[in-house]
Amino acid sequence: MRLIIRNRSEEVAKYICEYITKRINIFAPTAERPFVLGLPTGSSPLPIYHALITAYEQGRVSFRNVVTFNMDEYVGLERNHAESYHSFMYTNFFRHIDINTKNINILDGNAANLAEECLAYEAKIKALGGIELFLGGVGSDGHIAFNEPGSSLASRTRVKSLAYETIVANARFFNGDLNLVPRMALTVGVQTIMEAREVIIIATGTAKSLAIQQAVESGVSHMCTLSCLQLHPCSTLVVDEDATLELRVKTVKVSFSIPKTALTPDETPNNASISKEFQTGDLTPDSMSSRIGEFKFLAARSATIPLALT
Ligand SMILES: N[C@@H]1[C@@H](O)[C@H](O)[C@@H](COP(=O)(O)O)O[C@@H]1O
Repeated sequence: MRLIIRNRSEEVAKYICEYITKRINIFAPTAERPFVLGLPTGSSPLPIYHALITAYEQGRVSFRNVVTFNMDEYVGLERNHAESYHSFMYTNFFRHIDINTKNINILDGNAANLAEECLAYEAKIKALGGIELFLGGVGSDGHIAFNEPGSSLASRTRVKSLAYETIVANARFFNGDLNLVPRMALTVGVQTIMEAREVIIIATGTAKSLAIQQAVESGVSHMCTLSCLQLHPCSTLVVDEDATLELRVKTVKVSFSIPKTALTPDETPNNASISKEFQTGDLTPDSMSSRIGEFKFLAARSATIPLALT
């Protein structure tokens, strides 16, 4: 699990936006070979969506051949309700980009048969060859998607009762009225996320700091489902300084030390592809030195992820 720390939440969003943009462009998706992207809702990813919309408007990325799968949706909330995750995604992202609506997948929390809906979602992900990159957020109790504390680490898309802490946290979207927050949701499972070829998590603000501490410094536990990513071969947490509040100094230092100790692109065995990215990227000397370590790290992680991405 890679931990990337940026000073401010805006920088976190920019970092992730640039990463996703490069990742899609390097993948060069076509209609026959689309880029399959997993997406979250929540307030933390909002600045990422804004930045991706800007990148699209600037012609730096297209979503024409991107297929999306959202992480979760409330059960029983009308699709057109302002707080449904359908509404959230169209209002904050899909309506502003060139994605083909038939490539958008969001669980239907009003399906006649919820269990079948979940099975069909898993089957569709599989039929498309799996998720290339799953972007996610995290709840203050460490939940990923709606995989609440105690969720099976082998879980797949299913109906889930929400934890009281989640209902309290999400009441802010329902005029602070706990009674208006749906009690159940459909959510991809921990295993569904683990099967994505790459997972990137955004966590900003002090409210996420305990969850980040548990996920990074404690063992893998179903009580903090984000911690499952310790077992993922290609996962990255991108956090702001506030979210590091509960981390040990050593953890933060290790995170910053990797770029400093890494080899330069010329010293790495497969420097050709890395150097090409360096020549074409808009990297400042500072960001370049911090990225060198990330290139090396990625090289060690997964052959399916292009080297020069971060
Ligand atoms: N199901 C969503 C999660 O996917 C999200 O990560 C979490 C945090 O949201 P926020 O970013 O608003 O703190 O909220 C909900 O529980």
